[in-house]
Amino acid sequence: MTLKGKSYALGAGTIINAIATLKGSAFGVDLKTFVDVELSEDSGTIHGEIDGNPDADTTLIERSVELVLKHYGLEYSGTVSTKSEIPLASGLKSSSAAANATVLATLDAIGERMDSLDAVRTGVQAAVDAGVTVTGAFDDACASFFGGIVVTDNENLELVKRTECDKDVLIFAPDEKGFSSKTNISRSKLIADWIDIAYELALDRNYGRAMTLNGFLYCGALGFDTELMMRALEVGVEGVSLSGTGPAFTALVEKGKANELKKSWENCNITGNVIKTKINNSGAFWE
Ligand SMILES: Nc1ncnc2c1ncn2[C@@H]1O[C@H](COP(=O)(O)OP(=O)(O)OP(=O)(O)O)[C@@H](O)[C@H]1O
Ligand SMILES: O=C(O)C1=C[C@@H](O)[C@@H](O)[C@H](O)C1
Repeated sequence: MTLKGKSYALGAGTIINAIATLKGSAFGVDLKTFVDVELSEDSGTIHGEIDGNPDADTTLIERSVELVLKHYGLEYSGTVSTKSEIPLASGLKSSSAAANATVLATLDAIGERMDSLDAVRTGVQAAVDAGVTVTGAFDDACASFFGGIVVTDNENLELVKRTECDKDVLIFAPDEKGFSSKTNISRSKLIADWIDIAYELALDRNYGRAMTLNGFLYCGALGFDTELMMRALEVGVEGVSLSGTGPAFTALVEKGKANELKKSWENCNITGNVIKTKINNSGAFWE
């Protein structure tokens, strides 16, 4: 008999990148990764496929299925396939969305339900095992799973705060990729004292100011141009940042006010796509 399960989880944007201090903050966006899992009740391997990306590494999604099966003492073979609206390896948490949705689709296939935070932690463990993360990216994983804005302690895998927020989100996704596992960790740690200030702002719900401070600091540490951030400030946006380890940038914009920034970003001479979306406060899908 074939067991089938499906799910989706969200992409996300950064308020605080946790690599400097192991404390982070992120928001879920309305871009999704959809996952289908098919399992046979015989021991064997799990084979992953990424739609439109035949050369991408499937270790993360295969490991996510394996960890869920291991938790329930099951030894099945099968396939896991993903289809995504989130640009891969851009800083928009494609890995967190793939891991979360795979954990949930596997639970759906085997007819089990796990505590939400345990499901998130399983995806984080899969990301650590697959070598796609520096801190485990629990902040990104919570934003991708629960939606809204989250503040987290990545070291202790604790969700410190979650807030719902009705804002539009503008994304600038350059054509090139930037894998988190290849980021400059020692440079990121040099800005820790100032990232602590941004984290305090996020704890006080000053998300826009926290995000912009994070953006200037990480652009400095990792050598990214701040032109896209300055263009956002020029049109009155409060919250704009390099997302994760880049190269994408995201801006939090008041509802209906995204067009001015969209025009400005489209007219700058950096090649990439401008995507208009919004904060998703509903989170991942599971039945
Ligand atoms: N749709 C997907 N299906 C399966 N695996 C994926 C998918 N998207 C990303 N991954 C896995 O995640 C890896 C990219 O992880 P990485 O953390 O570098 O990107 P990101 O999550 O988009 O960036 P960031 O953590 O800075 O937001 C890919 O190499 C692949 O292994
Ligand atoms: O790999 C990691 O641990 C991280 C990567 C980026 O997305 C960061 O934004 C996140 O806070 C931590």
